Amino acid sequence: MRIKICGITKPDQGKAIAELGATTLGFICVRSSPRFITPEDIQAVIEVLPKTVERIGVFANASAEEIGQTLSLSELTGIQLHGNETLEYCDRLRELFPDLELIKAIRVKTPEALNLAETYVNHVDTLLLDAYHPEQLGGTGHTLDWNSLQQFRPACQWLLAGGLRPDNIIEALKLLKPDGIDLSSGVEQSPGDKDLTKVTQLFEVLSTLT
Ligand SMILES: O=C(O)c1ccccc1NCC(=O)[C@H](O)[C@H](O)COP(=O)(O)O
Repeated sequence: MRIKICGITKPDQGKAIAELGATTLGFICVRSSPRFITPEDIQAVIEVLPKTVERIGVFANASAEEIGQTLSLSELTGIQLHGNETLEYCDRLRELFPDLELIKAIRVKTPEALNLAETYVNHVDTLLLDAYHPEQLGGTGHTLDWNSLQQFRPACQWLLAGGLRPDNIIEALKLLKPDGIDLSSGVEQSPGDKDLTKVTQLFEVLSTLT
């Protein structure tokens, strides 16, 4: 299972989280976020990571030029789109950056959002379901209504996000069986500052899964 820890801003924390078992690290490239990190600082984190760790840049309604600029300065392996990006825009990014994983995040406000998510399956590699918040694009700490997701089986891999923590992750996994999980504020001391004790707890509880 993929375990993505998002909102990394510090090389020492990125390295420690990778060593604890994260398969994937996420870097917030959205300027309005308290977890924003520059492309140069992303690269400083990447330089201390094992090459096997996946490295995702998180964007929201960014232009292809802005994404390209970030990619030219940091060795990312994927792009996560967290805004209102269209199917056509996903196709364009695939053409421009064919070697990168493309993840489309859908913020689930109503059950119809799951139908919207399904429309992306042939346009991206991976879907990510996150909580909806009227003022925050991500990192909200709010959980989704897991019961309403039980029939969600898209024809591509999907990651569950939104308010996941060491003390609720097992329940979520047993109920939904996603291909991977994405955590941010649930393993933080403050936005952008990860709590290695909470990350350690996360991997301890995950190791109890059979
Ligand atoms: O985390 C942010 O600050 C953020 C800002 C703008 C767009 C996306 C953002 N985060 C995206 C993520 O992938 C988070 O990991 C996801 O929203 C889950 O966050 P949390 O509920 O805190 O676990």
